[in-house]
Amino acid sequence: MSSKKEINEDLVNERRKCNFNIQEVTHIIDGGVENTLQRKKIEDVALNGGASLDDVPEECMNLRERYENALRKSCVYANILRNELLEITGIENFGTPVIRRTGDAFFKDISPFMLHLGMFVPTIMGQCTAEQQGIWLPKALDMQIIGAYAQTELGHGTFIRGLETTATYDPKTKEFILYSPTITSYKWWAGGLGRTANHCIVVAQLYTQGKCHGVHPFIVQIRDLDTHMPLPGIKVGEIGPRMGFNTADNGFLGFNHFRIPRMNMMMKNAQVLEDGTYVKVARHGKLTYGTMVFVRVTLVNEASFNLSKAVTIAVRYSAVRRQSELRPGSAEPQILDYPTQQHKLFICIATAHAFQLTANWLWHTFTVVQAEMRKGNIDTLPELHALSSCLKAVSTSDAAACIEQCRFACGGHGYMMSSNLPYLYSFVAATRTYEGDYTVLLLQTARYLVKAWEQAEAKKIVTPTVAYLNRCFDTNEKVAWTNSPEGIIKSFQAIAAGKISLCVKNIRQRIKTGMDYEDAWLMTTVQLVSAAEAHCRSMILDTYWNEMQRLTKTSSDNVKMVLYQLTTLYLVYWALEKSGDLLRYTSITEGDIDLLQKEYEDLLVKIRPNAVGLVDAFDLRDEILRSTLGSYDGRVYERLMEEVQKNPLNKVPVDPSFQKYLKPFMKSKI
Ligand SMILES: CCCCCCCCCCCCCCCCCCCCCCCC(=O)SCCNC(=O)CCNC(=O)[C@H](O)C(C)(C)COP(=O)(O)OP(=O)(O)OC[C@H]1O[C@@H](n2cnc3c(N)ncnc32)[C@H](O)[C@@H]1OP(=O)(O)O
Ligand SMILES: Cc1cc2nc3c(=O)[nH]c(=O)nc-3n(C[C@H](O)[C@H](O)[C@H](O)COP(=O)(O)OP(=O)(O)OC[C@H]3O[C@@H](n4cnc5c(N)ncnc54)[C@H](O)[C@@H]3O)c2cc1C
Repeated sequence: MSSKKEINEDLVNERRKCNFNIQEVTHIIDGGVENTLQRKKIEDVALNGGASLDDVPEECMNLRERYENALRKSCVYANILRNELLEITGIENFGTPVIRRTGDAFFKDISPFMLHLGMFVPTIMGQCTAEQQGIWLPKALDMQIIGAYAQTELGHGTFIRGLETTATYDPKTKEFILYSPTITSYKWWAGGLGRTANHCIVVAQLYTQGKCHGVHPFIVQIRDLDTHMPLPGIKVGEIGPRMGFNTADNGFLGFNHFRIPRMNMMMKNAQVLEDGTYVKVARHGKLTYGTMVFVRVTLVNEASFNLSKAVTIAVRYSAVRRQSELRPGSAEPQILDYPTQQHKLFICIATAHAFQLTANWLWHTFTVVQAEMRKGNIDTLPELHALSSCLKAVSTSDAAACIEQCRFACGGHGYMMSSNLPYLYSFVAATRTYEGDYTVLLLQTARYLVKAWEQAEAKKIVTPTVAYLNRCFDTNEKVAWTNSPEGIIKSFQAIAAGKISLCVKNIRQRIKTGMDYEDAWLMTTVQLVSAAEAHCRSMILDTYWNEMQRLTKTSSDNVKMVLYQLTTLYLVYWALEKSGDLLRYTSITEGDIDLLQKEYEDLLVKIRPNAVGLVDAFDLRDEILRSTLGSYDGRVYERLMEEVQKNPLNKVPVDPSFQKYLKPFMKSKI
């Protein structure tokens, strides 16, 4: 066992073996040297300013203590955020992922302020007029008011048009009356709403002049700013323990004819005039869904970041952990030496890279579409919606599966809360559901793909991300298989095109048998989800490969080599995973698949010596990793033992419940 200050010997050896410049890879992941410097500066300020780590682990506290502790730390952190961090980034970049990530040094679970910063503020920015922003934005950024985003109801989350809360305009008093007509209309799930928020954005059916105009967002004060008491007409509380997010303060909310001023309707996209006249301002009916698109875009980044944490923990642990013997009497190998362990973990490193580069590309696309919309051009919005929907769905789903795999890779110790893997899993598992469930979002993308297919069929120009449909439509035969990165990408495009084509064919056939379009669509949805997933995978493969080529153009040879190996591993992994689809839509043979398998296993061997270097390159500070298994120094067993001392159950040698229950119970049988 190493002494306190030492780094575990196995990790020292691993770092010695690493043959590439780790910092160079960090710069690539961060998007350039400047970004790395900025990130480090932000981390120094955020964490040295007093990262309030807990004396007692969060998971050892009861519900109330956990909430209070989370709120205490949120206030400390928010002070650093508003007093110091925003000065570095500029207020316009308050949502930068780099800032968000420093929050993880404070919270193992979630801050009750998360939704204030992640959705309340962005909705004010995106859905309010300039005048309204002038009223609420400074207060919200300064956290003089604290908000939540209350859209989902007990009865409806996915189907926004089915929300039941009403906002009825009363021209006499120039107010909206908010009302929850049924139990199912109660707002449910909003983060920060249960105990913390004094304001929230409420999405409700707008009624004026006797007519319903569909769902619109309103800004509503729900608690007194001084006493924090719920205002008359408001029923609010916490929804109860859940799989994760236990300090996120998710709440319920009901309205009993609660009145708000007319100007509290967020009026950028639609307005109600004083006399009650409804005026549509936006040229696209779904711009009220804008905050969701923004959050879906940021969630791809979240998927990558959380996966990079999980795989850093699992790879370092696998270098330290020794188990079994390869030959009788030989020393126990590091578990990282088992190819099955490498198979579990290296794909996770590659996936984190793939999602990071895709997230950067998606963010860029988002900002371009936003700029176009500011000029009045909304033509690119449907493509952004289709893209953000499928990328959010697939990245969160894959990241959750990979994090769970990292936990499997850590055996029993991975099951400990102190490994941080259960927290990471429950956080990312939720991202698959919230902000639009996996299946539902893939079906949104499928809608777009079916239309794009019909355009390709009619020889009309299709948008760039589906341009491959034109080519595949023309060839209309199995794509010739070539085993190269470009060949694999082309084959995945052929799979996507083939699946979309089949969906269109099946919908048409079903309509011919007498079904209406809705039923034909419904009966085809299993295939439509699969087609949208295939399209998404082809895009991720394409983006990862091309972006990595571009970003490593001037890199040193060894960096180029290791990143090439990792990118190829990702492409080959997915080719093997989808070999059934390849057999169906390309000319690949069983022999080609055997060759791919061999290539995959060779890549595991090549990547093995650089594995620890690759996770070090994520450059995740121990304060942010918060794991007994994953720290930079690899003092796994010492940290597990130290954690035991913090457990309140171990504070006394005999638990008081022994006298109360166990002893009487043992004696009672005599
Ligand atoms: C102090 C400590 C803090 C520590 C951190 C500090 C850091 C500081 C910085 C923080 C910032 C960074 C934060 C990052 C992390 C963020 C975490 C946030 C946590 C979030 C928690 C969860 C929140 C929620 O879940 S909110 C609720 C979300 N709800 C949903 O997503 C519902 C899903 N449903 C839908 O979106 C719709 O109902 C839908 C799309 C399924 C169907 O809609 P609808 O029925 O109206 O349409 P359709 O009839 O199906 O289609 C018609 C038509 O419209 C098109 N369309 C649909 N949606 C959109 C859209 N959004 N945009 C554009 N177009 C759209 C659709 O394609 C159709 O088009 P056609 O042409 O007709 O085919
Ligand atoms: C941790 C967490 C935090 C959250 N925070 C917030 C918040 O701050 N604010 C807020 O407003 N909401 C929040 N939510 C709610 C979240 O947005 C919804 O749970 C989510 O949108 C899914 O909706 P639902 O729960 O109604 O699921 P449902 O729609 O009931 O889905 C159940 C199942 O039915 C399937 N299904 C539903 N509709 C269709 C369809 N049309 N076609 C095929 N299958 C379908 C889904 O795929 C799913 O498998 C949060 C949720 C969680 C878990």
